[in-house]
Amino acid sequence: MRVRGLGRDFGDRTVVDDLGFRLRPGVMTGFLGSNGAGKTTSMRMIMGVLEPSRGEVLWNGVPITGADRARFGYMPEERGLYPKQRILDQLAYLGRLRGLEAPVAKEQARELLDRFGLGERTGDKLESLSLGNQQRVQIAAALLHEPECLILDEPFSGLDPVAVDSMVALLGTFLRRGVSILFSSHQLDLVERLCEDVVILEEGRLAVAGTAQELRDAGPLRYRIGSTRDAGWVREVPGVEVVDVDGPTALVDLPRGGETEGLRRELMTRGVDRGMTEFARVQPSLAEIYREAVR
Ligand SMILES: Nc1ncnc2c1ncn2[C@@H]1O[C@H](COP(=O)(O)OP(=O)(O)OP(=O)(O)O)[C@@H](O)[C@H]1O
Repeated sequence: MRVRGLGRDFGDRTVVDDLGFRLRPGVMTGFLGSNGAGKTTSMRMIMGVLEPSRGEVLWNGVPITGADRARFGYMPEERGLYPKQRILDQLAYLGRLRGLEAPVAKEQARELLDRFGLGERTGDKLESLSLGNQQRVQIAAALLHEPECLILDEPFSGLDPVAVDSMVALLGTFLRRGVSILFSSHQLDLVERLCEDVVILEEGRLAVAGTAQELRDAGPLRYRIGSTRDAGWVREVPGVEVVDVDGPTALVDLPRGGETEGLRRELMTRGVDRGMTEFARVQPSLAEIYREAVR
């Protein structure tokens, strides 16, 4: 799935502009951005719930159709199941709407509810479940019909760690079948753990997109320096950007390019006299990349 030049205006306000990225088969992509950055609006356009003002969504290289989208699994921000209906009936009905035979739909629904630890609650109304369990049912609704692509709006919010793990295991089975998954989240630790690809939106525009590894590699050349004494001496080396000094340890960034090697040697040479015990490359975490991108 690919989006190209996607944009949406509300009145004279542009909330998504010139958005482009792709989802790879069998890869989980994390969709990040501050509140109001435009993630939900983008997902709605991908799913055809909201008409784009500009741009297009491509599936297998051609503009996506309603029939293609019917084979997507979508968990909308507003969720969408009925609070007063029994969960198994509701899921089985949705499965039928998505083209499954009635017995298959019921079986699929039962199996998913079982996997989410809700096998005993199949006859209960949605509203009688805790919020986290309601969330599990909403997720199950997106997974019923063996989707080819999953678009999930904050699927992990409100889930306890055990529920997150069972959801992750379940999504893993979809990834292994080559399903593309896009999910939005504010939980950077989860995105870091789960996603090979990352898309970061800032005020409706693409700030960063790529594999998590590419993003880390494109970050600053950061080193951690450990000394037996105060590491403040790193400030004396011109051309080195000191990120932090905390007693005997320091974090420094070196510029990329011609000077890198010289500066590294300079730090090492000075460090030997200052009791340096560690000089190690550190890669930025996703949280650091995110903060840089949306600063
Ligand atoms: N129907 C609408 N009419 C007018 N403005 C809208 C509409 N839908 C969304 N917006 C605006 O578009 C902007 C982007 O909203 P969106 O919900 O896509 O952001 P988000 O990244 O999903 O945020 P969050 O992380 O808070 O869920 C917001 O400023 C929002 O107020």
